[in-house]
Amino acid sequence: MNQTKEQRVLQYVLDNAMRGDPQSVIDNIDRYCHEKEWAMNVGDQKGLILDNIVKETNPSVCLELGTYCGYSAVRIARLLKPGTRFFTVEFNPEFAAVAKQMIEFAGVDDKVQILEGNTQDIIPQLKKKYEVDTLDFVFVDHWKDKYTPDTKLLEKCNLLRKGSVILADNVIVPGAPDFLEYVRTCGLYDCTNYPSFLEYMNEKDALEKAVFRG
Ligand SMILES: O=c1[nH]cnc2c(O)cc(-c3ccc(F)cc3)c(-c3ccc(F)cc3)c12
Ligand SMILES: [Mg+2]
Repeated sequence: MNQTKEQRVLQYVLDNAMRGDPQSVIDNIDRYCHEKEWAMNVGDQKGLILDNIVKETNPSVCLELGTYCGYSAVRIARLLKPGTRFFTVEFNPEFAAVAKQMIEFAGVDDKVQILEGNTQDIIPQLKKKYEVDTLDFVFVDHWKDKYTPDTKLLEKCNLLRKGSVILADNVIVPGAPDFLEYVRTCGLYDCTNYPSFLEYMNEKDALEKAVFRG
């Protein structure tokens, strides 16, 4: 049975990275995607911006929308202090299966819980089923059309508190114009744009940080 691209990325990591070493997993995914096949990981350049914002936020409870192969889950988890809870949501079962193995190989599975399903179904379950009070950090990287409805759902479910950080990938390419319009004009957020480049390409992209005013 032919491997999928995501399975090839995982296999390259299993063959070339160091088990239990998140940085080597990150470096090998980036090497594969630079040299062999493009894949939609946040990547090394936007990844450095992600790192800095996670470090400055120092979150205790994190959520990621869009796990894919687990690259950003490993990237974020490697910076989290012991005892931090980190949920990552993926609706594609094949991606979730690859991410589970990637996260276990990197040795961060004690911090990361992969929730398989649709964000609009899982977000309303976080309080009761997953015993979340509020979220300190949310990385939004699933599908451009879901950025705004899911942000509004986080508000409706009272999952945001004063200072909660929402960081969104791809606000230039493929772009999330309705999300930018919403967070920048609704009055609930302080927004910052971080210009960068599309992963493994020379095209301009950016991250947007929206801090909930509470
Ligand atoms: O969908 C995405 N989710 C999360 N991150 C993404 C990312 O970092 C990059 C891209 C992306 C792909 C191809 C391209 F030329 C430019 C950008 C996508 C994406 C966009 C449209 C698509 F049809 C399928 C993938 C996503
Ligand atoms: Mg992305």
